[in-house]
Amino acid sequence: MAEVVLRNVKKIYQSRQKKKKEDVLAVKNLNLTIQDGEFLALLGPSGCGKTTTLRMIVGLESITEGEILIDGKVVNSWNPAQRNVAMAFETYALYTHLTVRENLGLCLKAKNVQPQEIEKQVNHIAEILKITDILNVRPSHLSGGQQQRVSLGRALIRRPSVTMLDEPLSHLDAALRLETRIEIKRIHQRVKGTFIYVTHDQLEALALADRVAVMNFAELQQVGTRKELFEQPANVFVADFVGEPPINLYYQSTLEEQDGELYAVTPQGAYRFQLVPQKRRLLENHQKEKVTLGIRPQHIGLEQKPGYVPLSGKGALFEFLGEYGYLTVHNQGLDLSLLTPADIESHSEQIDIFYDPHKVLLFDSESGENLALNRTKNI
Ligand SMILES: Nc1ncnc2c1ncn2[C@@H]1O[C@H](COP(=O)(O)OP(=O)(O)OP(=O)(O)O)[C@@H](O)[C@H]1O
Repeated sequence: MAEVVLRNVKKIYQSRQKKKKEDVLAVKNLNLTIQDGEFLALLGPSGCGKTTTLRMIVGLESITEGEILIDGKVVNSWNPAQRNVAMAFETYALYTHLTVRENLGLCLKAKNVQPQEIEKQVNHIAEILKITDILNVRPSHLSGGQQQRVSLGRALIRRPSVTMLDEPLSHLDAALRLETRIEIKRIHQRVKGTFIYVTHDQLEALALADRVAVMNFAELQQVGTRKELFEQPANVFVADFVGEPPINLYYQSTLEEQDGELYAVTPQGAYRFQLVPQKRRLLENHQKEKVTLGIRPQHIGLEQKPGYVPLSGKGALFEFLGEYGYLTVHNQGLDLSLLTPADIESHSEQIDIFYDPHKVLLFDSESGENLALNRTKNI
């Protein structure tokens, strides 16, 4: 097991053709601590710097500025073998001239592990990943999903202090994806090592990880548990990127006071959300400015739960999403979506809905920062 610390880590890819292309800032001043034994997911859209971060930790990519520490030691100048970090790639990186069995056993062989022990460990990992039947096959004869599981097995069999997984499920079909995801979680619980898992799939990140680090445009946006990201997103990007179905967001909203109560009002007054008294400070600071208002579909419903406040909308559109329903109402041309039980009757005209005023989120209209959080970006 090992703690991994990134201190002000920066990566610039220098353009080789200086006249034609510009340098690429792939990772900007990244400060992040992955605790010993933690399962951390690096989540973000394509090109935000996730893989580059992983490759710098493994030692496959140089660091432009900053320091990476593994178990308290600065490893910037260490080669990958010295770091005891294993990585499973999205693009397999298997030896094509070796069978699956040989690919899996290779690193144990290099460590002079006895052949019987290699056989035992290979069989064990193959059983976990359901690849026992292809142990004697070469990678070129395997499907993408099978190659991906072999790549995963090869990283896990080393029992490294840190295991890095770069989109390890991307080529698996839905059923196998779920099954392998559960296996990865089980393996982590069994080996209790530090796992860093790169994905652009928020459901995968939230399902697997103890904490999720959200990146965008080379920058860390927030690190937190699923509850923190869901209920206290650091900014509009995190609020919008994390959460399914997506959050209702209203740019150009205003804050108002009426009869002693505070309200956040969407454009054209389509929806007036009452705010809890604790938000009074925000009203004082932002009364004359526009804000971005957010509320998750999970915090609005058809039932008046204790503390919920009524609101009405018209002309609802109902979608059946399996376990629950997804209802969209509109008012003054603005949609508002909420979760409902799966078996409600479809509504067409005026409808009463209820929301939790504690869960109304307000963001600065320019910086996008959550106005209720007094936090630092880098944790
Ligand atoms: N070897 C390289 N040379 C130049 N630019 C690169 C190189 N590798 C990555 N980049 C650029 O650095 C940025 C970050 O890329 P990176 O692969 O780390 O992102 P990512 O979040 O992992 O994306 P994806 O999910 O698509 O893999 C991108 O703009 C990418 O084009």
